[in-house]
Amino acid sequence: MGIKIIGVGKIKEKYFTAAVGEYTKRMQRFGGLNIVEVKDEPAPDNMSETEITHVKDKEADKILSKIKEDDFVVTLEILGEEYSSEKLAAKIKELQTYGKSSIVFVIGGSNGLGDAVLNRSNLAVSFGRFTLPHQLMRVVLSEQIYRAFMINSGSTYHK
Ligand SMILES: C[S@@+](CC[C@H](N)C(=O)[O-])C[C@H]1O[C@@H](n2cnc3c(N)ncnc32)[C@H](O)[C@@H]1O
Repeated sequence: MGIKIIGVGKIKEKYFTAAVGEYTKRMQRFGGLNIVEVKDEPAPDNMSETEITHVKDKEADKILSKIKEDDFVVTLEILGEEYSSEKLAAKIKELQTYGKSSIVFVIGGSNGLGDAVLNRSNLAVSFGRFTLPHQLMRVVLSEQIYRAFMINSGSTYHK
């Protein structure tokens, strides 16, 4: 099964890049974790609501161009459904059992996800009501994906 994370913008801090790289490496034994970055739109402070919507719409177009019709799309949303590590592992197992060939996780940019992506979503997952920076979200998500595969393999990694 292919697992992909689509993120908006480049990770700037080396320590975040290193952390994502570590989990990407660990995921190789499970078929890999593909990280896809789409370019973020310039988003100066003090934008109007209309301008913010425009930025999110343009980023949404780029995100959607990386998603295939039969991908199962998991959007990361603060107000989404709260999950646990075990529940994510069970969801991935269920999707594998039903023959889904690819899961795509999508993390929004600094202003969040545009409507077109939210409408394409098959599942909205929340990591709690705290707002995490999108770069840190990528680290946390890649670890949780690795943890889910370790749970499903019966490893003692998850305690
Ligand atoms: C800085 S946040 C965007 C904040 C924006 N105001 C919003 O409501 O989406 C960037 C992205 O990180 C992800 N994110 C941040 N915190 C999250 C959380 N607690 N649960 C799920 N996703 C989160 C979401 O994909 C979000 O679009």
